[in-house]
Amino acid sequence: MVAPTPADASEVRSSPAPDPLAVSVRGLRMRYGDRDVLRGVDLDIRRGEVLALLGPNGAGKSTTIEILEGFRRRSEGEVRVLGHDPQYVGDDWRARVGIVMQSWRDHARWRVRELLDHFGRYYRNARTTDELLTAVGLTDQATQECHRLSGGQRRRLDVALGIIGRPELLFLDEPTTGFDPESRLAFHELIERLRATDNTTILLTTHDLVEAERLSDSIAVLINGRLITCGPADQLVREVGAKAEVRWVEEGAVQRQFTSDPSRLVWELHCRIDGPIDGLEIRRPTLEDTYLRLLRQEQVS
Ligand SMILES: Nc1ncnc2c1ncn2[C@@H]1O[C@H](COP(=O)(O)OP(=O)(O)OP(=O)(O)O)[C@@H](O)[C@H]1O
Repeated sequence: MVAPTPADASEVRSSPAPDPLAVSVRGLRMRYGDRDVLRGVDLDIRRGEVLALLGPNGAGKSTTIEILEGFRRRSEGEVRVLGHDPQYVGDDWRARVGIVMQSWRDHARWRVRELLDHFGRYYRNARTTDELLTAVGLTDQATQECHRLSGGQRRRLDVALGIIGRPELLFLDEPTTGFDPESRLAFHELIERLRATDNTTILLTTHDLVEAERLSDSIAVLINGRLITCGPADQLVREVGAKAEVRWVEEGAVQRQFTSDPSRLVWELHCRIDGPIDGLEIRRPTLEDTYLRLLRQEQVS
């Protein structure tokens, strides 16, 4: 190892610290005609973080992602993705970003292996086709024409195309739509590997709340073009305060009560029954309960 010269040392000292944020969004607005679809979204995603963007149909998730990908011009706001404004980026930036869009790119007559070989040539440090086929479980379909793949297999091919260039930042817009449970599990393991081995930052949208909870560090909820909340799933569950369900059997019948303080209810039951509580079950609120409660609150307000 060569010791740095004083000049090298000063360079090391003066080089700026890497930006800890992969994505930074402030005051993002999008208007289609006279309709406001995004109404002032602020969002940060740290490098190496997996963030799940949740929201009902039409909330503006794909619009947000397409703006971050540089495919859509925003109406207002500041957006930085990997240190750049995605409206003004070139091929070098594009090579650092992986994209799995909602709609499938049609390469119907291409064979799976040919397609992956072809796109791999665009990247300096592409994954090999065999590595990709194994990663997404399409080895047996390698010589098949794309139009003969099932819906779930096509989606897996999309994922393979998204990670082909070892992206620093990966956008996944409803990646597991149409996956069977086994492929879904394999996909989850793939995302966990990408994150553990490559420190890939991932922004994904999904309507599957179990998937969101399993894969992400943070959950952001977009409703009517506004980001209602953002944070780790357990924090959201605590903050939103959906109620726990307590069940027990009393006088031969199943009883059920929703409460924000289940331990107090159990204590009261214990005092009243004065003995063991038959069939006692406590179901803590899930991310789904929390999300549905947020949706209802927003519809009422
Ligand atoms: N090009 C467009 N022109 C006009 N309106 C659009 C356009 N693209 C999207 N929209 C509208 O913007 C709103 C947000 O759409 P978007 O696709 O971002 O929602 P989403 O949250 O991704 O929904 P989903 O969960 O159904 O995919 C919808 O009402 C949609 O109809």
